[in-house]
Amino acid sequence: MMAQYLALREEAGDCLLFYRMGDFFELFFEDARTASTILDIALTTRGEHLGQPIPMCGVPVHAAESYLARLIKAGCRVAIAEQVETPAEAKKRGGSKALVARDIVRFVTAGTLTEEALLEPRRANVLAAACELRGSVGIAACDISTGRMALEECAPERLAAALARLGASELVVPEGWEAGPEGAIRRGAHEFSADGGEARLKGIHGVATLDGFGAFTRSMLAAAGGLIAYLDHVGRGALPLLLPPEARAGDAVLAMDEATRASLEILEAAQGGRRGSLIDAIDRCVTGAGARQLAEDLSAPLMSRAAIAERLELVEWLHRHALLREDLRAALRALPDVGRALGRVVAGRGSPRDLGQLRDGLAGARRVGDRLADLEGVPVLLERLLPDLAGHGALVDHFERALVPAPPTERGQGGYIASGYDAALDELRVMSGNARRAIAALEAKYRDETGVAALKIKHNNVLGYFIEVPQRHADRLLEAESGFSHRQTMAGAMRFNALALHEEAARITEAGAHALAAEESHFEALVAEAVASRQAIALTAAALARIDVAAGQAERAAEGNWTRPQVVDGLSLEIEGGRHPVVEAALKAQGERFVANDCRLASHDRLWLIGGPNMGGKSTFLRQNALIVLLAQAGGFVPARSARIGLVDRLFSRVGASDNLARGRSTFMVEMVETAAILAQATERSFVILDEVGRGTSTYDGLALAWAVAEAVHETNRCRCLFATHYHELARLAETCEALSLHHVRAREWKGDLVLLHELADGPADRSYGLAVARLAGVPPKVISRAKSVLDKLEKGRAETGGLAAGLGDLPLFVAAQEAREEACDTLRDTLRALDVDALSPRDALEILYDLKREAGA
Ligand SMILES: Nc1ncnc2c1ncn2[C@@H]1O[C@H](COP(=O)(O)OP(=O)(O)OP(=O)(O)O)[C@@H](O)[C@H]1O
Repeated sequence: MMAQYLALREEAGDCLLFYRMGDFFELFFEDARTASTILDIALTTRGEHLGQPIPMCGVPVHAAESYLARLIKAGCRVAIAEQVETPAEAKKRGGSKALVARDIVRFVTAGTLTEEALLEPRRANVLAAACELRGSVGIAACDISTGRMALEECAPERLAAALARLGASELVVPEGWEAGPEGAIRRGAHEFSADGGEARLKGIHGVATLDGFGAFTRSMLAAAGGLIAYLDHVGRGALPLLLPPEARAGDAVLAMDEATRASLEILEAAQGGRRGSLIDAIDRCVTGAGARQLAEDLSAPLMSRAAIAERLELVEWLHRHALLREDLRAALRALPDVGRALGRVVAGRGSPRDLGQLRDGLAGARRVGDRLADLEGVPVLLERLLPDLAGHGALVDHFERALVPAPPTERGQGGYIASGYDAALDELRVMSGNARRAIAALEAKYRDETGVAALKIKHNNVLGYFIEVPQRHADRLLEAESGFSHRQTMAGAMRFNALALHEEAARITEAGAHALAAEESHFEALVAEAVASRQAIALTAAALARIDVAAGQAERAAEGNWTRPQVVDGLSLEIEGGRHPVVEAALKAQGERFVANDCRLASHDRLWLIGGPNMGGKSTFLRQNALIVLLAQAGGFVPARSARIGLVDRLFSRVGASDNLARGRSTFMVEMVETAAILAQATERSFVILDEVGRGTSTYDGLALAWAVAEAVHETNRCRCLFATHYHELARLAETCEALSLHHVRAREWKGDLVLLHELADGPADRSYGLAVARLAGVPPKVISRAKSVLDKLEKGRAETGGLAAGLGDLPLFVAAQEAREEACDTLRDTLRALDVDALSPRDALEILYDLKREAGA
């Protein structure tokens, strides 16, 4: 056994090996140590290897899924080694001592799950592969629980942002690719071949060319090759559901890097988990598939005004028709997760219940479609989705006839094929039913014959059917001519067999085995039928999800009095009465009111410098505007009185100083890395929010950096930007930067207490309220009064010297300064170029030298 185990262990590579022994999966050696710690189960030993006891732990097969879920969550991958023959087959093959053959039947990894118990219903599970080919990176991503697959290409420096958008739970890259992200799974580079990828995709979808699906580049196809090879490996050759790939253009979506996503808390809050995130505040989907689609929409807001308008039109229509929306949501809520059931069925891990879910889901989709089809003025997007909801009539009818209303998850016991579907199966069931009744009759007969009223006929898996009597009555059955034969003695009871019972039991077993085989073959036929329609079923699932998202968005909008945004060309951003959906919900829960604020950015006023006290609402204001842009371009309503948004190509957020100690960078370093990314990438069409840049270092350094960054954003990037700062000195930028304006969040001191109004007003902040905020926070009065005297001294010093920013007024704008220098260089160059040195007398030459020196101001 050790030899077999070690061979499989070798094959499992860096996965934990689940080694099937009877009713348990056992783990040995290091695997056992790792698993027992993660799962908190007992570590024992079994036998010896090289003179040492072998550490072992095990999990029961029937409960393996929950243990697997915990291991996967902890970042492990697991290889499942099953017995691939029965003990009887092993005996026949190699004699009584032969070991049952085992093989790894699949690998369970975070990105390749299909089991309902292991997946989160409201979250997609993405597996991605990436590789670089002649300077461009191809990315293939799929969710095998629903079969969706997309291919895209990007420049190497945009890989991190693309991966952040995809949020893959597993990433596969070629060995030896240095730019490949840390933590990715490395596979042989030969698997990432464009020709190989193309051939596999053609083979899977049975087409001679991929043109019908979209235009794919060589790097996209290479990544697809790597992805499919990995799926082959983990499924041991059995490929999961893969739908035709979509080609995704890199610039089709609003770009956001990882830091921006994290700071806007789109799908996950800063402290981890969904609670407190944007999606948590807006998700009103009634199906898991809808919630997954919404997450995808929010991760990849659109760049096409037409596509955004289509989504918005549908949301508005459902917003307007409240009763219809209610109806629709009630119908959708009752539907099973068709996409995921299909994923399991195609992966060969489907159960009768999954087939039942397909039947119910598709029938429900048809009803939803029928309900919508008769309506007038249906939005274009919905009109396009309607055909996808219908069209499964034959399959639904067939499944309705074939399956019982609520089929079980296990098929080992049968009982899922409906009666009336197969006459032969019905007959087998009648036979076994008759035999069961005959056994019940036998019990009464035996009681009569023996006079033992406590006699019972029972059944267990070891003995099958048997007769049981209490010990004290056993004598009668033990008599030589009684017709009963003894089988087992228990404490207080004895068990017997009898010929008639044996015959009836055999009839049940035989009929049962035939019935099971018949059900099994029907099951396979039904699976094949579903697999053959997989693309159409997946389209139906996607259509239901899209309708659920729109209805959910409409519901949220109605709940919160949200408005339809206008997404336009141009570089303005006009939001009236904007609110932050998460902060507003949190305040509402405490019975407090959120103060709505306006934001009006335009080409001539594109950088707002926002000051005001701590806790005054600056960060909230910055984020709410970024979120409104994101929601609008994702095709949803926004929390504002009105919103007119010039399409944004990239969104950047640098909010708060979030430590990233895990990556070994200090807060300030993180801040600067992210700021550098913004300065390098923001375009005129981008929207940037910067919160207290420079806060993480000394006052002088911080102010200097904040100053220079604001100038660069204004002069070079020329993007729309909200810039929150504590440095009053920055207000002087308004003198030199014509498209920069000053704003502040209002506060008032009343009877010595600070009142934060959370209201945005024009003009610079009049003063800081640091001490008042500190008092509000409960800093002891003694410390506050000491701080006050220090402050008085500092302010006196400032009045005398002109303060921190004294002299900055004379500082030319950095771009202007550079241009001036370049201009001077040019005159110098021109003069020199015009000189005919050979024709100059020494005296002229000297004169010219004097002139040049004078011009250079030296
Ligand atoms: N518009 C608003 N209406 C009502 N309450 C608000 C509003 N904006 C912010 N708040 C409340 O004020 C708190 C602080 O807001 P925020 O963090 O945005 O302030 P800040 O000015 O950025 O503070 P700091 O400078 O300390 O980072 C929020 O948690 C929220 O409870």
